[in-house]
Amino acid sequence: MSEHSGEPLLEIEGLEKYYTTNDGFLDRFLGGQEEVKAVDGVDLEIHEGETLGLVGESGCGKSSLGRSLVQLTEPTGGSVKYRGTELTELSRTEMRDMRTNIQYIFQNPFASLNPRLTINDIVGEALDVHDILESDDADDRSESERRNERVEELLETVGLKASHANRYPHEFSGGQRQRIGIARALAVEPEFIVCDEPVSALDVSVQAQILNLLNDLQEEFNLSYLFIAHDLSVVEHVADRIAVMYLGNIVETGDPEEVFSGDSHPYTEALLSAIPEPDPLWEGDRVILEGTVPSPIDPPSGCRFHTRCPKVIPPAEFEFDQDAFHSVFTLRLRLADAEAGLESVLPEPSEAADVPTAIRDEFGIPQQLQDARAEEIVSDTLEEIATDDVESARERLESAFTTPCETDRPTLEAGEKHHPIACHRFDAAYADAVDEPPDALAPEIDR
Ligand SMILES: Nc1ncnc2c1ncn2[C@@H]1O[C@H](COP(=O)(O)OP(=O)(O)OP(=O)(O)O)[C@@H](O)[C@H]1O
Repeated sequence: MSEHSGEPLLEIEGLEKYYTTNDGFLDRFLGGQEEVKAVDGVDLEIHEGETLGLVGESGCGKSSLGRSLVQLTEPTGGSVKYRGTELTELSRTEMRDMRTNIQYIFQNPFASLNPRLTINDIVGEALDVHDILESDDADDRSESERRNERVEELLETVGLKASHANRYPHEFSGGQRQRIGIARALAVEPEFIVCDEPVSALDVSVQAQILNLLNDLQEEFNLSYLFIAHDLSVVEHVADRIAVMYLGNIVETGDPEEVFSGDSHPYTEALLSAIPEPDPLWEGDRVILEGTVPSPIDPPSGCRFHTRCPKVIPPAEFEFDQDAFHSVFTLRLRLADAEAGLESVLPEPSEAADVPTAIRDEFGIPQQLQDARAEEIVSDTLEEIATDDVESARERLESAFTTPCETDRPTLEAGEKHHPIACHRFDAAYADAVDEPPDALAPEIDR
């Protein structure tokens, strides 16, 4: 576990990776290009000897972040400093030299090893490329002898046998192949390794062995890791600090205890809920996350999570309880989804006694809202839906119920009593609008 004093090993500021889709000539000609904002302004620090766990659902941008911070793919903006050296400004040759410090372990141990090369060639290649084997006058062995010996030593370091050097990748199991990938990364004696979902392609029984190996290697060689996973339960066992990513942004950072047992970002709570047997440390509400990550081509305004957030903040001018507002807001979003049409809000005809009642049941909107004005707007809207006037219903809900979560972008900031969380619920400016403020904002007297 690292002490966070002194300069960080890696310092990332405003990192961006935008991909351009439809790169063909015709698309450019017809203006059909679109930008995928996979990483959109990320600030992070990684300290020496530390494991930073990066989590988020598939498609949130984790690999794009990992790859662009080690320059495997060129970032489109921002800065990455490694021991003070700006990596984004290095030439190819300079970056190649830098790779003796920085390595990457890939998710898929089946695809990342060349099937035509022996293990000796695969691991030894890294030694050749970087000219790692220094000549030593006192050593009278040939270079190839020293190279073979070093490969065998590396294989033993990762729990394989020296005799495996002459075999081919297909002769190994998934776990063994990942060990080979790790040996290849270690060959250049790096200080920092991005481990990109290193165990998610492996059998559960093998996962723990690889995690233990990475842990042991970290201690032995004082390695620092960025450990990418979509599953918080994996990260929990290896990370000294956790960063949670959603749609190109980091929404929370903290040590595991803060993230698991304290107040968290609603997205983190949802990820924690998804763990089959939630951690005993975890005391949050069970949150069911609906839908999938929206497209990074046109991400939601304000807080990017607001379209799926069960704790989306009600507008200050109404007396809404949290769940009732979330239900009304979900109806609003469903209506706004032009493609979805009326079918997506109307319940099955057989169940529909009368349309407004059935829609309330379907979306969990109380039959009578607490706030009289809100109730009037919602019942008028439901009548409009019943008479097929969807456009007007859509406009009515949109103009009446706006959440600060869609208009203001939250920033990733620590408060007096909480670790960095990018959510308005942790912002004192919105404390009045939040039904049950997080502990960090609750008045002391209420405890
Ligand atoms: N080369 C590319 N060109 C265009 N879009 C891309 C490219 N690579 C990734 N993307 C898009 O960028 C977004 C982020 O992808 P990325 O692979 O970084 O996410 P991830 O969180 O690592 O997901 P996964 O765990 O599935 O790999 C996705 O919407 C993905 O479709």
